[in-house]
Amino acid sequence: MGFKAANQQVYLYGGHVTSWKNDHGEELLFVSSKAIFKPPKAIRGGIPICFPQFSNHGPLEQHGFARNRFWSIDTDPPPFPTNSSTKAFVDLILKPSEEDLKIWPHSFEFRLRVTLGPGGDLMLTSSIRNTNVEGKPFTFTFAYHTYFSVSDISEVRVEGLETLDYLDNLKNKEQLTEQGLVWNPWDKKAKAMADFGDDEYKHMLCMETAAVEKAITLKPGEEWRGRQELSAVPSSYCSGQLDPQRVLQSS
Ligand SMILES: O=P(O)(O)OC[C@H]1O[C@H](O)[C@H](O)[C@@H](O)[C@@H]1O
Repeated sequence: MGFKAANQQVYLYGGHVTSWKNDHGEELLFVSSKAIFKPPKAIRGGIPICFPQFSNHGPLEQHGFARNRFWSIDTDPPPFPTNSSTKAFVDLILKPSEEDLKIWPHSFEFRLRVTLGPGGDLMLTSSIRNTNVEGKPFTFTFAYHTYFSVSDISEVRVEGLETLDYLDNLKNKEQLTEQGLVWNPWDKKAKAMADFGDDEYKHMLCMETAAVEKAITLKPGEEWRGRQELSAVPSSYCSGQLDPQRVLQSS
């Protein structure tokens, strides 16, 4: 399924955004040529939604089950606020199946709103509501596992994360500072991955907007929202202009 705003376009598969093109028709997201589009296997690329568990931070399968499910489209979604000029969006809904409830016994409704802004910005808003009727709270971690397409990984620099704390997965989740939470499998791991081309690590970079360090707890009836906004700007714009504290405060 896809939709357009001006010359930009977005494609989705299940609850995955698999393509985001700018107005020159250039693809901004990476999807592996070997990606498998068949649930329950997660798609290697695009923007998988990690829920209700990020990575292996808990007893569930890696990154939770939401990325491996088909979502339904809300054909009558709540409107945007009247002062918003945004019109191009789709709402996808995920509710747990009987099977999901066996592995994670919590009723929820997850609304993923995918929006193309007037300038081609891609916005993903996740609204997760606890719909348990018998008064039970639940706790989750979450991430947008965004795979960006890059022409040459050796020419890429990630700015703005230097002062932040991060948990190093390769050092038993030790908390460290002054690095980016950034994922690329690099050459050896790329060869070991069946759904990833041997040289494709040169053309991707994962930046994950996440709620991991402090898990989110929702009581029945409560809702949590997490938004990721992506804009493509000329490379000359970026250097030194992104202040991580400002980004964190405005989000
Ligand atoms: O292979 P996947 O389950 O899609 O996970 C891909 C990657 O996701 C995260 O970024 C983790 O930090 C990595 O350790 C993991 O390899």
